[in-house]
Amino acid sequence: MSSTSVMIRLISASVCAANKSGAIIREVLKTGELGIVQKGVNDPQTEADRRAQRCISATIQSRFPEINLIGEEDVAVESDDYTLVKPDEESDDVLKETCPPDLVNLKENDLTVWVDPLDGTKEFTEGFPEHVTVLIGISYNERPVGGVIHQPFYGPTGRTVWGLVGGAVKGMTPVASGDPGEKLSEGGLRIVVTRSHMSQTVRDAVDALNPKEVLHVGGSGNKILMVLEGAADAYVYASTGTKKWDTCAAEALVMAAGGKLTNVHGSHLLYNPTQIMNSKGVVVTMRGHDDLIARIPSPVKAKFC
Ligand SMILES: Nc1ncnc2c1ncn2[C@@H]1O[C@H](COP(=O)(O)O)[C@@H](O)[C@H]1OP(=O)(O)O
Ligand SMILES: [Mg+2]
Ligand SMILES: [Mg+2]
Ligand SMILES: [Mg+2]
Repeated sequence: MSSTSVMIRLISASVCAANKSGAIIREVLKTGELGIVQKGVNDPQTEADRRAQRCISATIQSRFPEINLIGEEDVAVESDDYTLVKPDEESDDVLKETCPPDLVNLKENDLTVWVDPLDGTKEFTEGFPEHVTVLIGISYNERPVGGVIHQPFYGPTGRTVWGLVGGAVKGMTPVASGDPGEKLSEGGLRIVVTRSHMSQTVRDAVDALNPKEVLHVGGSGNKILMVLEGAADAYVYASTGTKKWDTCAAEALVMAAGGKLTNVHGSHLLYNPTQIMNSKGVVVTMRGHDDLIARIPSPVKAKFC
């Protein structure tokens, strides 16, 4: 048995699977045969979502058979999917890292892995591939402990960002975090918000913050990375619609970098396999979180009780 912790081996496998998924997603876009099916209103799935899900499920379930994996796409893994990532392939960058002490002894069957094989599908089908991310989040006791985010269309070969709660974020440099109790500048905020799932309630929450700039971009992973990197001050989504696989990986990275992700009431999300919806919205900041939550109007909050 390897002496390397389960968490480090799991992140290594997830990095390999996310990178391979990125290659699959780029290939599907290149062929132009997206194979779009509608799962619901404004909720498409493509061949890239299906193939990337099979790749990630096969890689993680073969190496960690006792892990509870919850993926967005309901697709059956086929025998060829097990060779997409070679069984002995690892990420040397991950394996050389030290596991944070609190996570060293976590066991396979303590963990839940939340997989969004392609986040930002709508944008993928509408000519905004740079909004797409591959999301693999890990939770323990219903809270995020690690995450991997791959951006298939970042630069010529894509970018992979990963981290463990209690450790550093790797693959990008997060903006400096500040006190959640800090007061935010009035009229100076850059808010990132949905491009394809706008509603009056989402708008009401954003308008109440009197933002300097409102950036409409696709994908939950993409928007949270923008906050993590300092391209926006907050992601504010006063709506249902996102699910636990949309937030788990990114929340782990935000936590590792000292930021905060909550619902519109300022409460933590619980990564409980029986409650996959983020039914009270999502708010992400790297500083001034409490002030931002306080500025969301009560009638907006009342819609998510
Ligand atoms: N109403 C919805 N139905 C299905 N998925 C949604 C909905 N709203 C948001 N999502 C998921 O959350 C992500 C972020 O939403 P938005 O881009 O609107 O901010 C979407 O890319 C989509 O993930 P996915 O593309 O993985 O299905
Ligand atoms: Mg989807
Ligand atoms: Mg998603
Ligand atoms: Mg998805």
